[in-house]
Amino acid sequence: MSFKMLVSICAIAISFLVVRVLQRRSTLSKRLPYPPGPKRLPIVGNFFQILSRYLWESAVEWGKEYGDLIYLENIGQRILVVNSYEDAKELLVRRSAITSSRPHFTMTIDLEHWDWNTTFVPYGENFRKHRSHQQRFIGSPETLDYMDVQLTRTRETMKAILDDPEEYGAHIQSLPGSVILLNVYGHQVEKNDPYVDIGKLGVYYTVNSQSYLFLDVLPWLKFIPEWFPWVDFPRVAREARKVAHAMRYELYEPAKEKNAQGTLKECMMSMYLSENTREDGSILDEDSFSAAAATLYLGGVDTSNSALMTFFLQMLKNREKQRLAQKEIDEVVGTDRLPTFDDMDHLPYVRGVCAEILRMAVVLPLGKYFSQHRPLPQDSTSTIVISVPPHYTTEDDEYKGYLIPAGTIIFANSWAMAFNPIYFPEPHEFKPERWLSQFDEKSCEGPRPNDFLFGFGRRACPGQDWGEKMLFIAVVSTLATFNIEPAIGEDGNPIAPNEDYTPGFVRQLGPSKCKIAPRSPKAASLIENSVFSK
Ligand code: HEM
Repeated sequence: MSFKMLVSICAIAISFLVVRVLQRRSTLSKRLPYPPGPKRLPIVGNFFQILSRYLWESAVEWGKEYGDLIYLENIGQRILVVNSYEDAKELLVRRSAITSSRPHFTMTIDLEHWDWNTTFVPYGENFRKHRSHQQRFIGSPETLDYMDVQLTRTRETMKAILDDPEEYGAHIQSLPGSVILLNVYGHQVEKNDPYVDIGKLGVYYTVNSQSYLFLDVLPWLKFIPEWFPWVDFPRVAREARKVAHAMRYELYEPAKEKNAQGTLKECMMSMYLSENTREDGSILDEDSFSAAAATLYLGGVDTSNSALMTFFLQMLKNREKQRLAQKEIDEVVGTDRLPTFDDMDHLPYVRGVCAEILRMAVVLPLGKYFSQHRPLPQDSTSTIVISVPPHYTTEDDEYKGYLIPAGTIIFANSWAMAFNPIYFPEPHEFKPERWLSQFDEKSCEGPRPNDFLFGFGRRACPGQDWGEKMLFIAVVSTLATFNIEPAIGEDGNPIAPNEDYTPGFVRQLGPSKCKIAPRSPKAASLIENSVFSK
């Protein structure tokens, strides 16, 4: 048994008594029951069930017995999993004043110093500042025209795929990150770019930090020094601190310098710094602004990648739908030019493809809470995962006759929502056509994927508009110019696509082996020309 495990068990035992006393007081004061849920073991509660590889699917199974609100305990930590869209909306949107905080993670915050990352900032004044910066520059293209960079980089990516189709996965996976770096810091990504590696390490360490939840049970363990035998967390924390510092400042400081010299390309930094640098050189709200900006880089890359990889998977599995989308593009855009954002409103089927990709990708099924250790990202193409912590309640509340005490973690199970047959008949079928009538707000009866896949209420994803536009332009540009076909194996049969989403709390997908070829010589030359004349 590792020391870490031993410490966890001691921590569990000691803290259990304290936690129970606190819980009892809270419960008795309200005299209401907790929502129903699977049987809890003494002390550890539902710890072993929560370790389940596909917790979002287990939660759907539990829902059949207990209903849409499922109460769990993880070593004294109260957890509410919400399977229905209506309950999530009521709890996380209408009651968002008391359900919008985040839990405090000892490893993440106290030891690794990710406290500047918006995703971990508790609800309050600092959080609101972060969100208003993010909303202004990334929430819509009104302030910063990010669509222009998305279009240019997408076309460069199409050219890279044309030259090197075997590596399409690597080219596509570097697309969102390179756009974000340009949008936020005006930084043009180069081959073997150190900033890309910093981003990957940043995501790795924030996810990994949540493997050390035993420190939340006995927070005084954080004082254990590095030389102490058997424990790895003080050393891991030291490495992570370096990365957290690098993420926060190594992109920001050079951008600031370039801005002072007048050489920074137009981006979120250049606009903000120009508006807020005072005569004495000090910068208004610099801390919250630079932190909010660094979080965008952490938050946007892997979520978008997972959606883009799901697109390739679904096109391989549904080639007749691929042809229908291409037919629509040919009719609307023609074959003499490449698509642009102006075509978006005229391409309902392609938009249906995008909506269906988001629904079936379910990038963050429960938000993120408890992760496994993953190997360090070694190369620029390896898959990395993103972590978004769950909502956290700040006051006791009563809902549907149940007590939801302050300090409860709430997971909105977007997996359960995305595959609910009441909203989406034949939910496991890829059906872009199910959205055709639903883009009209008034005729839409049930929720649409973007009503719940980007989270809820005051914590809902600030990158939704950016992410949806990125997905659209990448999807429409690929479909307009390439055919995506299964690769043929040595036995002469088509190779089955990779459907192996990573387990844990985040669904990530690597590329499939496939054949990507230009639809025609004309399509190839449109791509060639587009990188010179946008
Ligand atoms: C397919 C694309 C994406 C999906 C499905 C997605 C989904 C989500 C979800 C479910 C959350 C949690 C919301 C909650 O707690 O209620 C979230 C948070 C967040 N997302 Fe996204 N996201 C995507 C793209 C992006 C992009 C492109 C960016 C930045 C450019 C971004 C930045 C963030 C940030 C900063 C947060 C934390 C918000 C907070 O804690 O207040 N996301 N996202």
